[in-house]
Amino acid sequence: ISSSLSLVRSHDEYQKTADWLMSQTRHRPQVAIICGSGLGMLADTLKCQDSFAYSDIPGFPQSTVQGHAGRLVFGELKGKTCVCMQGRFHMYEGHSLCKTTFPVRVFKLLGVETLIVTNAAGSLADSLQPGDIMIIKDHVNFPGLVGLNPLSGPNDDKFGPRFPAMSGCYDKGLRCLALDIAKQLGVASLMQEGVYAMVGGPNFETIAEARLLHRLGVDAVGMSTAPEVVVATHCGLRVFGLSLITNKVVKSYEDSESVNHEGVLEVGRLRSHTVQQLVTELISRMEINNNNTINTAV
Ligand SMILES: O=P(O)(O)O[C@H]1O[C@H](CO)[C@@H](O)[C@H]1O
Ligand SMILES: Nc1nc2[nH]cnc2c(=O)[nH]1
Repeated sequence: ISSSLSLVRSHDEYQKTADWLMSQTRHRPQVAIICGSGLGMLADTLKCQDSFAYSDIPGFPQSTVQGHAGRLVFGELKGKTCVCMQGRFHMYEGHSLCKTTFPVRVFKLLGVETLIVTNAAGSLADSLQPGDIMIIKDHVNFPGLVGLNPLSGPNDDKFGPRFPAMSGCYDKGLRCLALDIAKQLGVASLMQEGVYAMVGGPNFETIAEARLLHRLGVDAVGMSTAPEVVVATHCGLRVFGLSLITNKVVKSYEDSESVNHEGVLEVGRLRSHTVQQLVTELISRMEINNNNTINTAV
């Protein structure tokens, strides 16, 4: 914990990255999307793209996980300006939590007001099958509960309060809208709301851990998302999250199946079209307060 505190970033560092991006693209995004494992294709839907390798963006961490390309893509989607992370950062890669969530505060400084987070997750709920899509209603941030929180360290009041509420962190209006869109697209049978839990990873769960999570009321488990959502909520972003269920978490000693990352990516590919349709429609129909679409001065 003490080593992660020493890695806290200053407001200037976030600002420098935001200023650099604004000097390189005319897009002024209203919506940011973080793509989960195998879900990077969401960026392909953006029109008039400007894209940047993470390695070229000052201050940005690097992606090291297969299925996370490491590109930031700006573009237009259904009349809204978006920025899309093709690849996120995970704690298990060795990044501090400040690093894993660095882009979220940069997005805030770019003028983003809504964050869409997606992830690949294993299901604990009997009602969630591989290929289903869970709208995240709430989360359990296991690393956060024991003090591994991206907000640890001196609070930056310019971003948000010392003690932010998290009770309504997944926006109810957007959740209802997504369920409505699922009905219209004819995929309502694949979708339900549920609770996501973040564990540190990188190993998948033991059977005892899976049973514990199940008893605690967790519907799906993964190794990401919660820190990003905590930082986004702290700085006042509206959040929508979805988990693509890529596997059942093994809960029985009789079960000979085991999960692997290639299988996770494969389900991402199989469901890519549906996830893309859902997110596109959600962005199309969501209300945006600001209308900073393009900066003609650059
Ligand atoms: O959460 P995302 O980035 O979608 O990735 C999920 O998939 C990977 C395991 O296959 C882990 O990184 C887990 O968190
Ligand atoms: N922890 C965890 N992360 C995942 N990401 C995708 N599937 C899983 C899983 O079963 N467990």
